[in-house]
Amino acid sequence: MTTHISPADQQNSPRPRPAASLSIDHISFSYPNGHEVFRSFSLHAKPGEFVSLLGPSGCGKTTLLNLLSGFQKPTSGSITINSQKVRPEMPELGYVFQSPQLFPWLTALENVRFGLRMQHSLSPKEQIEKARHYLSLVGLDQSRNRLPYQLSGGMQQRVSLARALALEPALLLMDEPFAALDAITRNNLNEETLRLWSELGQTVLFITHDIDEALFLADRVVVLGIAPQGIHSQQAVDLPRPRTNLDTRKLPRFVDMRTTLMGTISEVIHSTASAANINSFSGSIKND
Ligand SMILES: Nc1ncnc2c1ncn2[C@@H]1O[C@H](COP(=O)(O)OP(=O)(O)OP(=O)(O)O)[C@@H](O)[C@H]1O
Repeated sequence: MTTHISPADQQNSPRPRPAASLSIDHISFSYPNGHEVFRSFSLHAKPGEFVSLLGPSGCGKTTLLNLLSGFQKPTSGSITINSQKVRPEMPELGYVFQSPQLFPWLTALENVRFGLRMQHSLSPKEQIEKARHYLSLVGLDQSRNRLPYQLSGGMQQRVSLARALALEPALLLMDEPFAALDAITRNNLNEETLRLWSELGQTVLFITHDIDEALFLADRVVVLGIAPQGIHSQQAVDLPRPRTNLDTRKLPRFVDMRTTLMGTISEVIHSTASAANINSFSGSIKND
């Protein structure tokens, strides 16, 4: 998909807040029933870094997001964003989830505007301008008056991305945002995500089960082991940018790293000898 941003749009373009550094330092966390998910787990992301998190079902990805959003508290250790302790509804944090979670009775524009209205810092005119700006960035200004049911799944996810971006987060948490979409739409949205990231420059933590997606997007892929192991291994992704589906995915370096990661994931899965976990990764493992 090609997105056109008019010069006027660029001129009026609101400056997003600077990217955040993320520090997760030696956190431990168990659920009240005693199930231990993290034991002295640490992860850091530099401002503007794109980090993909890969891990088998049950390794604690959702728990980690709940800890990052401040809705769960680690029993020890600390999580800071730009050296500030995380807390619920921190303005630095933005979220995109697997399901777009749009209000069905609001148009695309009003869905994007919703969070801006809740902030109470902009006039209605400014809210609409900003919402339209971010809808343009995701290529949907023409569809701004449509209700969610009038949009395809991919378009709904674009609205959800625009809604998160409109709040100008310094750290964007993306939880399998394209997992429910078909492969073509998903690949397009992977490219879109990179284009937006290169323009806006937030720090991104992207959770996925898909090895190709993780590699295509990230500066670094972090593989989580079975809880409470935490990080099993990491792979720096030294592929050139800008990346495109057509060019990047066929690079010998991409194919090499993909093979290495598949081996790593296979190791993680077999270390638990759990057949159920095998199904939690994308087909690429099983097919190769
Ligand atoms: N409220 C809870 N009480 C007890 N255990 C829980 C609770 N929520 C999650 N768990 C357990 O904690 C572990 C981590 O769960 P979590 O949902 O974070 O994993 P995940 O990596 O996101 O998995 P998936 O990829 O399947 O979504 C799992 O073993 C899960 O069963």
